[in-house]
Amino acid sequence: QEFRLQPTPQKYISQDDSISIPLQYQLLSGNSLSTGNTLPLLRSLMPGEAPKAGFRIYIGTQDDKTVKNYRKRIPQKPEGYFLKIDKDRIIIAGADERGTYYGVQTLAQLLTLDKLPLIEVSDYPDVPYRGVVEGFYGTPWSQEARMRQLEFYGRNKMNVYLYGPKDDPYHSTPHWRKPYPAQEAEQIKQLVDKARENNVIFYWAIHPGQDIRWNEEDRSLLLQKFESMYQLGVRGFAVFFDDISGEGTQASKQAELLNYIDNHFVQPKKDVAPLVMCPTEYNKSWSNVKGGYLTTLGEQLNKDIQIMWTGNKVIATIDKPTLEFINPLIKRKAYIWWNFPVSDYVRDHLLLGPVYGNGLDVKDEMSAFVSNPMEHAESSKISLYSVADYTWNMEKFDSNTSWKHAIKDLMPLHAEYLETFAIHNSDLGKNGHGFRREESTNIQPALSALLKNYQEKGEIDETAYRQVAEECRKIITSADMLLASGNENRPLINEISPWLSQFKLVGEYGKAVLDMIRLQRQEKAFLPSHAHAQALQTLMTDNDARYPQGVKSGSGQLMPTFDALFEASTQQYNRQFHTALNARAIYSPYTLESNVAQLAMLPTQQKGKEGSVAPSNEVINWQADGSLTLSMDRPRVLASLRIDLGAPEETYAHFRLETSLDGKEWQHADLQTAWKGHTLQKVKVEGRKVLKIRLTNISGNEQKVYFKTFKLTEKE
Ligand SMILES: C=CCNC1=N[C@@H]2[C@@H](O)[C@H](O)[C@@H](CO)O[C@@H]2S1
Repeated sequence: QEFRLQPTPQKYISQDDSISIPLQYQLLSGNSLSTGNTLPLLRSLMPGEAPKAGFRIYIGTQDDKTVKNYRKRIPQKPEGYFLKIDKDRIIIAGADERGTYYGVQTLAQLLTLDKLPLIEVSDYPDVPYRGVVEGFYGTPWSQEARMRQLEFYGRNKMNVYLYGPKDDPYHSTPHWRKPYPAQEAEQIKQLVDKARENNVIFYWAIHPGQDIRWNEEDRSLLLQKFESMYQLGVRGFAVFFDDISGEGTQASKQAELLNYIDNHFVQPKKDVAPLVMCPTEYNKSWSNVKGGYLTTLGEQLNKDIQIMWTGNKVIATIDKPTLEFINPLIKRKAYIWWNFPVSDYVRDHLLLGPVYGNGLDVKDEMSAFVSNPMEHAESSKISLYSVADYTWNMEKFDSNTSWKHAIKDLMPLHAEYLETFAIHNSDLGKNGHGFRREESTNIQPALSALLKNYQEKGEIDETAYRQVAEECRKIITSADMLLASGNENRPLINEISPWLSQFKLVGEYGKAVLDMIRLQRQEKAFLPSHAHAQALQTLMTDNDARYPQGVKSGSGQLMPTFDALFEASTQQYNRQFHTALNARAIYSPYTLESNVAQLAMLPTQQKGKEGSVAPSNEVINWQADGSLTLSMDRPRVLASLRIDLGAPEETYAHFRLETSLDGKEWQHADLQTAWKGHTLQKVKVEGRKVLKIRLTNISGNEQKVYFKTFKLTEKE
């Protein structure tokens, strides 16, 4: 693709002329830039500063005299800037320091061209706060991953990073009250310095809600923790009350605490960014407006405290109705926490597709838009690049163009291969939130034409066949090219290599299945293709089982189509030649049914002799008499069953566990068994033959529990 500025500027005028990049220049810079990282960035980009040079660079914010002739050209918006490249000068004039910095970042992109175009850019961001919340469950990002992220945010004009990894024990329970140990504290300090260098506000979040007590002691412990973070250089603070139950969920107490922090810490410090909070009711599907939680926050919270919101559901795209619902309730513009490309509830999938589905008409309805990404930091950049584009200039955002450039930005020398990989690794598969994404859009019509013609008429649509064969070839090549791509983007390849291996197998499997439908009427020639396809199914299952979180690739369109063609051609062959070849593609023998809304769509997983229901990260509202039933494809003998509801022992007394061989007769299983912390281990089902397992809330009341583990092991 041709060159484009990222994010798309609000206004760009080109004189269709250019100059060679000045090797020497005289720098006239405003006093306001004497501190900060704008001049260091400029000097790193253009090292030829010389006092007598003819070419001049004028840089400053609007009150600096060095740019006073251009004051009127500066957009009067926070973080706005005016950039002009002329034959004998460059002017970079910002509405404020960060705007000037962004002007230099835009210049940086133009300097990658052979010649500097003579242009005028008048630019500013649509959404005030734009960036990333590291707020996912799972392995927190590494220090180097975070350092790279902060540079990426500076380049893409994102201005906030909120540190809130759920599995950091000093962010959440149990150690939120304690200061970081020396080593972790030093790492946070490094991040804060890196953030400042890239003009990113580093927010440190605390997640105290699961065990906070509403008393003077905990309040002062929390403030002391914030003070210790302030000493490390942190100038942005957040309090997250999400995914908790019990005392910590009271709105009036939360508001009282936050106002206290605002009045006694944030405001007096004078150099701290507005306080941000994450509510317990953080999406519409969980909110009970009449219950008053949100309106209490709206009424009682100091006006400058930001309130986060994920939309109509936990995982949702953001449109005008979404904001028209929440903004009046909280009496301010929502601070959007967008749960994409986070994948902590579908850890076997990579989400590398385009950012799409958010309204382009909502730029004035939100105070922020921050993305909650995958635990795979580098892979998340495909989406983050587009989030930066969308939030800076919303009406001009084009999902597909942005996506292609995001890929090119990550691996310019292997962009076509990464694009092939990304387009087939974008859907989430069946999941507890019911959120899906398009996948394999380039080849999807050919896949369905090929399958439809074959299934309905036993015929081969030659055009579709050729397109699918070509795509399989591209898949195999792309996997190899990316795995062998050396150091172009080693951190990215390290993250995705399990999926690249799986992706290559998907391509091989597609080729084998295409052979099968081609050879379906040839009694002998069909056999090796059938055997090869089965071998590839086994290899994919083995590869998936090699990783604790699993590894799925092409699960949205490619694999369902190839499995269906495998089954149809084998059934045809068996009919024609009176054979009994296996006609079932490998599938999970477990299915889940439940009338508990937050459990109903959880996927099941199989790893060898282990079968499980995917865990959920949030608090489950398990209604009275609600039940969950795990069914097998045939009766199987159990060795053990582990259930973890993340709750104290007495909670399990509210549940009944039963097994059945026919779905009619149910045998009770004794839950008062080996007990370890929050988990029921070795429930007495040893040696029991079952077809179904059912867990029911028999307490007569709603139970708020977690759903951390539901895992059976079959006897060998
Ligand atoms: C506005 C507050 C959002 N808080 C959230 N906490 C959770 C996040 O920690 C998860 O990563 C995410 C995806 O599983 O779901 C909710 S979203």
